[in-house]
Amino acid sequence: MVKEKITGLTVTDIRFPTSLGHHGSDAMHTDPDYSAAYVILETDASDGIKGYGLTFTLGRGTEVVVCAIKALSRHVVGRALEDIVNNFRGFYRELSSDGQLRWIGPEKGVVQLATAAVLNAVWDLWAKKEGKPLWKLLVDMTPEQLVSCIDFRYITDALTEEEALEQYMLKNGYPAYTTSCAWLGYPDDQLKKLCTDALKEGWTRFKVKVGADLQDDARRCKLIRDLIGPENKLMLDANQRWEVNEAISWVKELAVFKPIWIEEPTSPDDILGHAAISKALAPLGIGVATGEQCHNRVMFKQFLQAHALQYLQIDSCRLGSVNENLSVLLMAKKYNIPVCPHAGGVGLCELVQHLIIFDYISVSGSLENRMCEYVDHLHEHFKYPVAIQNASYMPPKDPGYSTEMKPESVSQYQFPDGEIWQKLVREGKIEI
Ligand SMILES: C[C@H](O)[C@@H](O)CC(=O)C(=O)O
Ligand SMILES: [Mg+2]
Repeated sequence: MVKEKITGLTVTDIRFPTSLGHHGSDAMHTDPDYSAAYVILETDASDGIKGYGLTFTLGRGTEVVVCAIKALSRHVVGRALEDIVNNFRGFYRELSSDGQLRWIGPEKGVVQLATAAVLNAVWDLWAKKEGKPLWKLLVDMTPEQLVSCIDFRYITDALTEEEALEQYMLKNGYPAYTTSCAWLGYPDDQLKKLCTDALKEGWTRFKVKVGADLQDDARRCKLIRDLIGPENKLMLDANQRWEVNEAISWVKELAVFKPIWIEEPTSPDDILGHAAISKALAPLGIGVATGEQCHNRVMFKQFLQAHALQYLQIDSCRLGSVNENLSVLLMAKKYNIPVCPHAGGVGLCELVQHLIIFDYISVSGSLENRMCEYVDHLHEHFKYPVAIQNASYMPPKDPGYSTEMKPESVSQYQFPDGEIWQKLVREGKIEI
């Protein structure tokens, strides 16, 4: 029988003007336009099923990721899906080790974001062909099949294939936390209203952006702590704003508000810095969370080995797709560190819910100290948006990786020709 081939890869630069409402703002990214480099894979199969994938960006620079995706497309177009998934480890390595492209990585930055977008589309295509949501495709795999998707290169000193095979068990469900109440650019009134509404909806875990101004942070944290009361959980996110010692002294000042973690206190590459911060804040009951800008599994390995994080934040579009995230979930399990995924961006909630539900069912088997981020933006552009009930992610039921956007959203928000961007230009609200 002739195998079905991937016959085409298209990629689109899609941007949402979120900076106009300060949505997504933090101490370092003050004007983010949540954006995606959006990949569509077509095949020669008669079923018309396509694979959709994306990676997340903040606006400018999406065009650079689009170029990198085009450069990777030669590895995908003309290949049979069956051959790819039957040797997924080999395919991952082929992409991440392209003898020329790896020079502008390797396995980091733009080229890794591009890898994530392409592989996310392959996983979506595979799950759709199997008629399953991605988390179910993963849960139904044998441990041997799962492990065969992972490239263990550079992490065997932390986790071997044999150890990975020992780590499976079965359970279900997933709690979420919200970041949507307290972006840095929101005024106090907006923050109060969003927080009050969120409490009514059943949210019990809240993240606040900090790091630009200590007095401001103290006022905002007090406001939120007063509103949510002593029992609900509070997390802080500094988005890499501080030096190591500055992070320690700043967070000590905010310790009175009883946050459970400080996220990205300093450079995301500074493993020993994170370890020093972890050590200094441990007596206050504050852990360090990081991962949304962690390049790859090798970095995560070192964070774990150095006891530099207490909450590990995988990202569905930063690492090399499901393949690389699987290796990180398994390392986190071995080091007994809870995974609390990052999802602040367009599409990130849609994708990462699959990974964390899989983690719970098949890897960690625990909800202790675990929760998945939720942000309340841009879900309406997705064909299969996340379903939150009672502050929990309800497991998606539709086949695929929930990556597919509505065609009208793709056309309206395409940058720079889409209707929305052209209108903003005409109104003089932005310059292109
Ligand atoms: C620029 C993004 O909105 C970033 O602030 C998201 C983030 O740090 C988070 O969700 O955590
Ligand atoms: Mg963050």
